[in-house]
Amino acid sequence: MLLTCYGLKLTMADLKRIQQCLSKELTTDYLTKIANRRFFYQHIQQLTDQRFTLIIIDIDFFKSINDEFGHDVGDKVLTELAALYAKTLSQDCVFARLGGEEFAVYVPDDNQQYAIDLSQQLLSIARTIELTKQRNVTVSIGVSFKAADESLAAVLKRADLALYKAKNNGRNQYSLA
Ligand SMILES: Nc1nc2c(ncn2[C@@H]2O[C@H](COP(=O)(O)OP(=O)(O)OP(=O)(O)O)[C@@H](O)[C@H]2O)c(=O)[nH]1
Repeated sequence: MLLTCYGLKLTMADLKRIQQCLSKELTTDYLTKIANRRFFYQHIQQLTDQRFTLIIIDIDFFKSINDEFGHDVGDKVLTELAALYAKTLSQDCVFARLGGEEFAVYVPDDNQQYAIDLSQQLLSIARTIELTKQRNVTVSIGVSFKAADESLAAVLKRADLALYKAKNNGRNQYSLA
């Protein structure tokens, strides 16, 4: 049993629970409750000598969703999309919100066909979210494949470039780098 300076009695088990809660808080996105950027980067930083696939997903024209339908609807789109993706992605993927309207998926291998099929599935899932009868949510996706000897900075940069290409080519599509 420990005695804190506030006279509160805490056991080691209490302290461990508090530590687990704080750690969960630090690595969870406050809005969508999926992993946050910190967790995602901590995870991929441990994998410097491994091959994997990195998928960056960015909601299209999200500013206009906020402007036309309100910030609450924008938040709802983020939580709904995150929940749909979390339900779809396999357990060995790591899925996180990097910030704003940007999400990332780590896939633990570099199989190109699997990444293409998954990207198409992620595009279709976004389109199931209806804003009005005439307008559904769309996303753009950038995919890069990490070679065993490649730096994380390089693979992140290539995924960003691929995303930029998907946006420039008209959005609602994926691009590979
Ligand atoms: N509702 C809501 N909006 C957010 C949140 N975080 C960031 N945003 C908004 O997301 C918008 C992102 O806008 P932009 O970076 O211009 O991107 P975009 O409009 O999606 O344009 P493209 O990516 O080029 O298709 C900004 O208006 C931010 O205010 C959030 O947690 N909730």
